[in-house]
Amino acid sequence: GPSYLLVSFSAYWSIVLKELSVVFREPPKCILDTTDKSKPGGTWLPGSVLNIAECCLQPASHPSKKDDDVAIVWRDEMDDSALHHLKLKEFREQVMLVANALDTTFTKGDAIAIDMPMTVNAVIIYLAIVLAGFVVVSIADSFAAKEIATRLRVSNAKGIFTQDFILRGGRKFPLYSRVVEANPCKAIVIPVIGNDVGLQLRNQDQTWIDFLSSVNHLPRPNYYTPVYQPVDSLTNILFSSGTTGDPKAIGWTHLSPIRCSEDAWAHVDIQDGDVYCWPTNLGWVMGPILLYSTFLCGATLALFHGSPLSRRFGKFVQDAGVTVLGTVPSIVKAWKSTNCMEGLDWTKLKSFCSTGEASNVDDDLWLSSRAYYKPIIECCGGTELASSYIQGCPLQPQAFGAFSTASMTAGFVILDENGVSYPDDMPCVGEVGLFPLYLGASDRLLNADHDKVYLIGVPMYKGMQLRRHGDIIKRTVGGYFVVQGRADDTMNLGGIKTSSVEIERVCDRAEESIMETAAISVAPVDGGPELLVIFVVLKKGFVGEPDKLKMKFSKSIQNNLNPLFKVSFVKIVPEFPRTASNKLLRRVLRDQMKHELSVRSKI
Ligand SMILES: Nc1ncnc2c1ncn2[C@@H]1O[C@H](COP(=O)(O)OP(=O)(O)OP(=O)(O)O)[C@@H](O)[C@H]1O
Repeated sequence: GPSYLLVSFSAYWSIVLKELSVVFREPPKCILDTTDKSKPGGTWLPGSVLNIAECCLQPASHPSKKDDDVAIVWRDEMDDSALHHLKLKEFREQVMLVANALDTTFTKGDAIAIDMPMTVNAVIIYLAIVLAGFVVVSIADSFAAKEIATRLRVSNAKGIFTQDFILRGGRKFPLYSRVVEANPCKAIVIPVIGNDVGLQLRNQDQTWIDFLSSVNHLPRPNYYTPVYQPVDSLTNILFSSGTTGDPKAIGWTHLSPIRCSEDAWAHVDIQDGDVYCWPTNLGWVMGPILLYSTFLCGATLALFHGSPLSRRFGKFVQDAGVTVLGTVPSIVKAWKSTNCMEGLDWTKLKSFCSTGEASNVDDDLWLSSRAYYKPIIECCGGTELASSYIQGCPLQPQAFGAFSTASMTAGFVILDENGVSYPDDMPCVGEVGLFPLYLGASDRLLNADHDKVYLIGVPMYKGMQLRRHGDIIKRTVGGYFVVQGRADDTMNLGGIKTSSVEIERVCDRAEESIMETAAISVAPVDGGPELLVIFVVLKKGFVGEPDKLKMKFSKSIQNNLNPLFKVSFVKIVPEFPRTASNKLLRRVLRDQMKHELSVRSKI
């Protein structure tokens, strides 16, 4: 029950706080206080005051971080020979310089956006904003002007750091022009190459060089006194990727970095000496997770300033001596299908990670084989949890595409259709109900009612108000977990609830020509049971016939899943609609199909 939880939480988090380089200005009165009943998530580390950015930048004895250690190693995309290193001391001084410059331009508490690739400068700016007591608004660099505008409006950002262009795969894409189209707020523009911004700026905007020179009059521009804040102060506004609906604006505090770094320490075994690489962006939750996990665990951050899809990226992984390489399934699929990593030496890797979407078992086997079958730690959580609720763990045997445990101190039950939890040792499938006491979970949303989204209508369990996350998970016979997608993507086929992911796993393997599949169901126009539709993207050079594929899919599904399931339509498409972070948008396919069926029915 809850009192046992309190004792074990205290024991565990006390250890974690010593293992991570977290230093308090004012120590917490206790680990968790549950007396305020208006806060079902509890009050964590009450009374504590700190600055989590400072914790990233200061030397420490445990984990060992010395001023001379490399904090960041990076490479520019087209420069295959050079590796750049930033030592901890230089890193701290650069962050402090930017913090001083921020003070000359902004007012305390202002929200300041970052919309650019996750480069060394982006990381420096991120930590400077937090160090100086402002709030970062993270925006992924792939968004169109309209998307950028929405995020700036919701967060009420007073300025934005951006680049003139983005270089990716040897090509130049405009970024500043998108930002300008989005919003009149002040933009500070970093040149993608060299020192000069490659275009004319608006009057209110500033070049990076001009911005930095605003500190020239200070006696010690490289030194800055951090702004210490209560642990639950807002540091970062992030947006979920919007697979199920409109993106939610989620607040991160100084607690959130502690959460994700703990998971990196406990589940991915990130330590001092590790070189951690994960192609992502600060606008995705993985960006801040990677940044904080690396520095609070005392590791080195490896950044590739370019596309992760090419061999150049793989060469960087080799040359930088990356020890842990994070991925998302679509990247792995691309590497495998082009075989661009052939012959590279990835032997320094001790493990891989995967997140974002259900990974493909065959692709995982291929990935693991790149480094003599090193494990792949699967991670699944959410922006609002600041980390994962379910993960792999190097202390347990790992299975591809599966999770071996709930994250440390996270708890959940699997609910049946009536909201009743299955027994903990029973193989089952259902929607996850999270235990509400979870250090680092959100308790506010800027653009929606937090309780409505995450709490209201979720069942109770042993006196606890469970928290919603929306994933369907399966507990297997051996006690592993498989995430089967979002509850919104489940379908009812002939009275049997099935997840899209489950059907896609079978269809993906039905024929050599198949790159990937997406399964959705639609209600027929004139009523009756839902119809199963499979969308297919074929591998390059293959042609497919929908009718033949339909038979193959049906056969495969009947053999592997359920003899009663039948595929009604197969549609071959050039590519799938995805969120900006590459998550499959089944709801868009569903709408397309609904529309198509209703048009047909009118003919
Ligand atoms: N390793 C994984 N395996 C399967 N699914 C994953 C994995 N990692 C993440 N996911 C999916 O991504 C979700 C978290 O993503 P994120 O926080 O961006 O929210 P979202 O669901 O994409 O957006 P929204 O809440 O706006 O719909 C998880 O709930 C899960 O469905």
